[in-house]
Amino acid sequence: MIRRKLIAGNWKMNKTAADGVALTKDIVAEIGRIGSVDVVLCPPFTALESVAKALEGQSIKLGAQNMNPEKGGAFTGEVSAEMLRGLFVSHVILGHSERRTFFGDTDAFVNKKVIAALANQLKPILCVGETLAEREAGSTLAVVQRHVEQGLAGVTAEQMAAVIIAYEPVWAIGTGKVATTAQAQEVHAFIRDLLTKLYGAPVAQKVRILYGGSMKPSNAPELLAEKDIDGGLIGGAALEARSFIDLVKAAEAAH
Ligand SMILES: O=C[C@H](O)COP(=O)(O)O
Repeated sequence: MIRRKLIAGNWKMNKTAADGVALTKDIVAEIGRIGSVDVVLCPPFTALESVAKALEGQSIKLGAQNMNPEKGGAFTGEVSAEMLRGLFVSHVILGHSERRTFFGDTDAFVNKKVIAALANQLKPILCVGETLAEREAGSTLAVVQRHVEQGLAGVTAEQMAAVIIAYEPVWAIGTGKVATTAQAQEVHAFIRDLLTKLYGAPVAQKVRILYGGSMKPSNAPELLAEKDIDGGLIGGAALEARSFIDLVKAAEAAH
């Protein structure tokens, strides 16, 4: 099964709207209409509208980094799926480890967000992954299994066509410590097996599983050559046009 590679840039809490537009223009100039790889830019909420304008007419898609599952109401500081749709957002990162660690996102809350995103035609990028302590305790696969099963509770086989999973070992995020290709592939294969058990092989074979954690142009070709690694969720290397473009090109070469 040939899955289209996907490279998503998670800008985290970086870039003003103006900085985001400048970065987007540089990216668009080189890979705006790239055909063989899916590319998603995920700026902070405050830059979504400006970046959406800079992406007009291009094949690059726009993603948000979080959302609230409620329709609307008294939830100060939160943003709904409908609000994101209104800004031409097509993807949303959910359950990122930084949200789980710093903002208390639980599996149950992440699940509500996944369900709400799908109900609003947003494609969730569900993040899963173990901390260093969990890896050292030998519970990597159990943690990943819990994140996947609980994050996807109630999601139907049909809806899985819109779901993307990102495996991000927490110890590799922003640390420069990349998982070895064998470590990453082992978990990716485990996730695909789990999806096969949950939804059957035809569905599981189509789901893109991205790797995230210090992915750079230098280590991307090796990671992207692995059978179950279908792209990357990029943090640091997505903040600069050259490295992000080179990552997209690495995915194109691995296609
Ligand atoms: O969402 C992106 C990941 O957290 C990876 O971040 P990083 O590439 O800076 O390690």
